Amino acid sequence: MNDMRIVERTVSTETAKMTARGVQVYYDENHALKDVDADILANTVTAFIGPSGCGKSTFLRCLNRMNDTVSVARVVGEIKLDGEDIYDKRVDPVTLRARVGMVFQKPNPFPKSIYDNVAYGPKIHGLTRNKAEMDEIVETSLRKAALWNEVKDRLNAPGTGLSGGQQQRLCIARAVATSPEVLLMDEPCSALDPIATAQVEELIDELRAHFSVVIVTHSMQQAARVSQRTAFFHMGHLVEYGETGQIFTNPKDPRTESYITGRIG
Ligand SMILES: Nc1ncnc2c1ncn2[C@@H]1O[C@H](COP(=O)(O)OP(=O)(O)OP(=O)(O)O)[C@@H](O)[C@H]1O
Repeated sequence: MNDMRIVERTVSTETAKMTARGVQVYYDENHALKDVDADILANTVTAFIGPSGCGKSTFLRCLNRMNDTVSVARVVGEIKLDGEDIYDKRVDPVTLRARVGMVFQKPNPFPKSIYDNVAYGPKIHGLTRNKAEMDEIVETSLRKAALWNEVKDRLNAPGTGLSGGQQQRLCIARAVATSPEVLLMDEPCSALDPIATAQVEELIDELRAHFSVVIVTHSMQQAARVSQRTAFFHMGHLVEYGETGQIFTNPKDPRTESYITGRIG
């Protein structure tokens, strides 16, 4: 009898877009992030969850060097984008932030027209040669942010005149306009009503076809709805990181279980 077995190999289709190794963050004496290792996968929505002050936003801001703007912050460890160290002295943080874009908690459109809000990034990064190319980027970005139909007849109106949900989608269009490879979102729905939140959540799912999305959220329901991977932070530690379904239904660490069942946080 032939007892030779065919060993099936699981071929991983998961590509790490960003890798973080041994990341520590100090704000003066406060050791806010402790030895974090994590991979951010390509074309995946990753949610960062955990109680207030656990370091979610701090880690998010490490991924595009936004902590550089905080004078007391010190980042140690290694973070790579496509294998390249983003903290290398030769990396220009402004160029990096076009590749790793960011959307903030409160919609913050510039006091400019809808068109100019979206055109701003491509203009400063010299991504277009003429008006026709810029028009194209503005339209495509507004379409990707599911805002085009609502604003196409008033592109010269001020961005600040839009509703809160529209302003947040305008900020997403602004970030999308530089063709980012990763989009970081820090509680992007916390200032939005349930309808605008649902629109942004739907959008997040569509955006992952184009790039990786990392979202900090206080809502476990939101993390479960939008993400494929979830990272649970607690007191500066990345306690558990895995498939969203596993984290919510079968957490391995008791701290994760306590958080998702509402016992801590
Ligand atoms: N700009 C800053 N300057 C000094 N300390 C900071 C700064 N930002 C965050 N911290 C500190 O770092 C720790 C982690 O904060 P962080 O904002 O990353 O947590 P978080 O999990 O995102 O919290 P939240 O859910 O409340 O936004 C906290 O102790 C906080 O006080």
